[in-house]
Amino acid sequence: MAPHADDSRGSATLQGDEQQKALFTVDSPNVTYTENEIRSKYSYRTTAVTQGDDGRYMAVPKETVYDFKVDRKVGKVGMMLVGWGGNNGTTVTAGILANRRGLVWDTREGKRAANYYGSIVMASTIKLGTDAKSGKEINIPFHDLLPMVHPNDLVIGGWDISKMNLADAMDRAQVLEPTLKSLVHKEMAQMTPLPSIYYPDFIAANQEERADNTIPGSKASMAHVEQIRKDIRDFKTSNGLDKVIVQWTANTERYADILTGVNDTAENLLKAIESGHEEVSPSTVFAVACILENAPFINGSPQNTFVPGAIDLAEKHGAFIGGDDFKSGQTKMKSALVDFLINAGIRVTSIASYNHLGNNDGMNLSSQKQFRSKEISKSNVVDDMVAANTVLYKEGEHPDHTVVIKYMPAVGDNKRALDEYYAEIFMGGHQTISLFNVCEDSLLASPLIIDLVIIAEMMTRIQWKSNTDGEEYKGFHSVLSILSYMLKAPLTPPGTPVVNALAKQRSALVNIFRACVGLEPENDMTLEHKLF
Ligand SMILES: NC(=O)c1ccc[n+]([C@@H]2O[C@H](COP(=O)([O-])OP(=O)(O)OC[C@H]3O[C@@H](n4cnc5c(N)ncnc54)[C@H](O)[C@@H]3O)[C@@H](O)[C@H]2O)c1
Ligand SMILES: O=P([O-])([O-])O[C@@H]1[C@@H](O)[C@H](O)[C@@H](O)[C@H](O)[C@@H]1O
Repeated sequence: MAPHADDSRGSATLQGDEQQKALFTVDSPNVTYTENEIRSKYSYRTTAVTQGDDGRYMAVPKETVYDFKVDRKVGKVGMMLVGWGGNNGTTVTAGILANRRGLVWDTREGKRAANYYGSIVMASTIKLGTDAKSGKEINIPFHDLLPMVHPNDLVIGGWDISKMNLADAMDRAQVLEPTLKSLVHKEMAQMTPLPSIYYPDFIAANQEERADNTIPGSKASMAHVEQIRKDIRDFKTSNGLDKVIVQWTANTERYADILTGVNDTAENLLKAIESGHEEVSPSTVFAVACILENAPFINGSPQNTFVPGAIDLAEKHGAFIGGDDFKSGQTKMKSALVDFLINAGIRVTSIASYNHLGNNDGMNLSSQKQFRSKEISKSNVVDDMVAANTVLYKEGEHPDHTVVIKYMPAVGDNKRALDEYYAEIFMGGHQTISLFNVCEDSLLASPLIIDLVIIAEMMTRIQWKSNTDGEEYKGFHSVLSILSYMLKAPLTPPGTPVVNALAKQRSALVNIFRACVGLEPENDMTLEHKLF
């Protein structure tokens, strides 16, 4: 068996081209099913608004008809992680192995069984509709909305600058219970990360002692790009995969300077890699390699991996990219709470976000340049909610917002997040909300890694055309903003708005998938219970 991959897959779920029996069928003249495809005709209804000289608005309902086509054949899917030997990489790998085998293990609180809690795809439901007779809500697992890959079937591999095998790396991570670790130890000991690209200047100097598994050779060539491309091809071939999804869950890098003539266009970026320019980061090299190999690449860290030249290259190749920075705990709470407060007409005036953690991520972030990348992604998460409420905030006004992260080894992966939200309420009053949120960081991030792989893979099997856009089916835009629910700093197609509000992000994801089977967006109006 390939030393760096796990290629045992669950027997519990269907494989490859076998048609999974769908939980539901849509009976509509706008939806047709064949053995290989679902085709739907969808009327996308929006409101076009214009503003007159008198400042008043004119709202005009608008309709665009889209044709969606979904490939029902899931195929055999690989997940390759950059930073596979880290806390997240080892935890998500152990979690999938445990679920695949249906493991149960002892803990101080009694027996625990493998689950996918924290995964929106595997552990949340969506409203399909209401029972035709009783009117009762019918909710189904999100995973059953479209033919998606099951995480139990993912073939896992990846790279790390540390050569430690996954079992020893899992011990190093200190995330999982010893009883669980003992049940997956043998399998994980067979998994060894591929050597990776290491440019010391991009991560904290305190990471140097881990770097004993690096690709040799000069930065000044395409050799590193070609090595990663070869790694992806070899992984695909040796495991008989139909496609590979790659995710960056390696350390947070410093930001790269955006330089005209260096990383502003695809052509210049490729030249900059060829010349070994100092502002080209390992994560951008991985992104370029994945784009050229047509393997979707997702950045789970906050650095600006996707410099303009990388986005340009992805668009030119029709390759999928997504990012940035898993939204796992403190920020996820913030993007829900601030959305609620502002939409309740409560004027948030300050947000103080402090946390300390003691894992290797925290150690890397103890270096100012790497912290700055994280500070940026954690600070911009309320911008859209504030800008949308001109009653509470004048143009350019926003709450004070501070982000503090401290490295405290003693708490390990169990990050302590302390937040204070201060707001103005009715008639000069104030509301102070203080939160203490212990986030077991890798156990919160691992389900997001799974969701990002499943949804990115699903997007490779969805095509669209519109009645105004010509007759050829094509894929979604290269920048997968549909992934934003799992990410702190959502990457969007150039010039399009960033949505951070958690409820809006989930609604967009669910309703786009509903449209692919010809279902209207879920709007919670329940008129059937109000108009009778
Ligand atoms: N809740 C969370 O855990 C969470 C949330 C949001 C973002 N993140 C981000 O996810 C990333 C991983 O988090 P973690 O807790 O697993 O960190 P970690 O330090 O435990 O793991 C990172 C791994 O990346 C490896 N690495 C570093 N540079 C590499 C390179 N160039 N190529 C390949 N491997 C490389 C390291 O050796 C290490 O094993 C971090 O950037 C973190 O900021 C984590
Ligand atoms: O997702 P979230 O909990 O807001 O953010 C987390 C930070 O609070 C933590 O300090 C950092 O180490 C993690 O990588 C993650 O980014």
